[in-house]
Amino acid sequence: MRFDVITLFPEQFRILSREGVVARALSRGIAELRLWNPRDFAPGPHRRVDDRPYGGGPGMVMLFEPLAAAIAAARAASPKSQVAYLSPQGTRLDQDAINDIAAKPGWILLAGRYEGIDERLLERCIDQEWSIGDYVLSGGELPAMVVMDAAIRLLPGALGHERSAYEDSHMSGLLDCPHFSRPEEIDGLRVPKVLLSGDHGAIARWRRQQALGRTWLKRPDLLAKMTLDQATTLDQATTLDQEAR
Ligand SMILES: Nc1nonc1C(=O)N[C@@H]1CC[C@H](O)C1
Repeated sequence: MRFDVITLFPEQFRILSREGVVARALSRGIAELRLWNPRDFAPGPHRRVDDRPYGGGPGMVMLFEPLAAAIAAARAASPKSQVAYLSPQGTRLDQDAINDIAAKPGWILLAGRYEGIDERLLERCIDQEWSIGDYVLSGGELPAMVVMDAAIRLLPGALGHERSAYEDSHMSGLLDCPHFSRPEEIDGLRVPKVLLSGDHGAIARWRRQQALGRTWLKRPDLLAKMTLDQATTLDQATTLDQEAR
């Protein structure tokens, strides 16, 4: 899977190639990342990438021409990729959206800065607009990294244990079950006995019950979204999981 990111601050993306799941996926060729700086496509000696907004008002707007040229160059390099702009006005991303994103061959991500981009880019150059949440950040770079992290970890071979991604919160439509590790007791708090029993069927049932219970308590809206057949699929997955162990 390939990501082309258009950003005025390519250095920020170094963090992705340093450590962790994404860095490992990039080093193994499971994912690719190429950065495009609009300043390299800005004309004239000053290579302007922003200017004051027509109609007045605070802040600056990213100019059409350098961004359109950078997008065209990225499209030429990644013809199978669509262009997505990260913005608070975009479609709120959830796990279902990330699953769909991860299923595509690649994406060209446009990271905005300042007050945003010239609106005509949305009409002429951008295919999708995504938001990571209803709050305003100083740039689209962190949202782009959030999308890359959430998508790349789903790619085959990216995580150590293939099923880890499946069992994460939201993957099954539910929040994740609680997790415990050594020691068995901390300050009087003991690990639930079922997890020490070695009975994989009982453990799988306990984990499903815990996931359902904490989803009910913390995010009942997710249960409302869940259809009966999804619940059945979850049940089947747990049974398969139980048989496989
Ligand atoms: N929330 C978000 N989800 O995606 N992107 C954002 C976001 O706040 N973007 C900033 C707004 C102005 C600046 O240009 C970049």
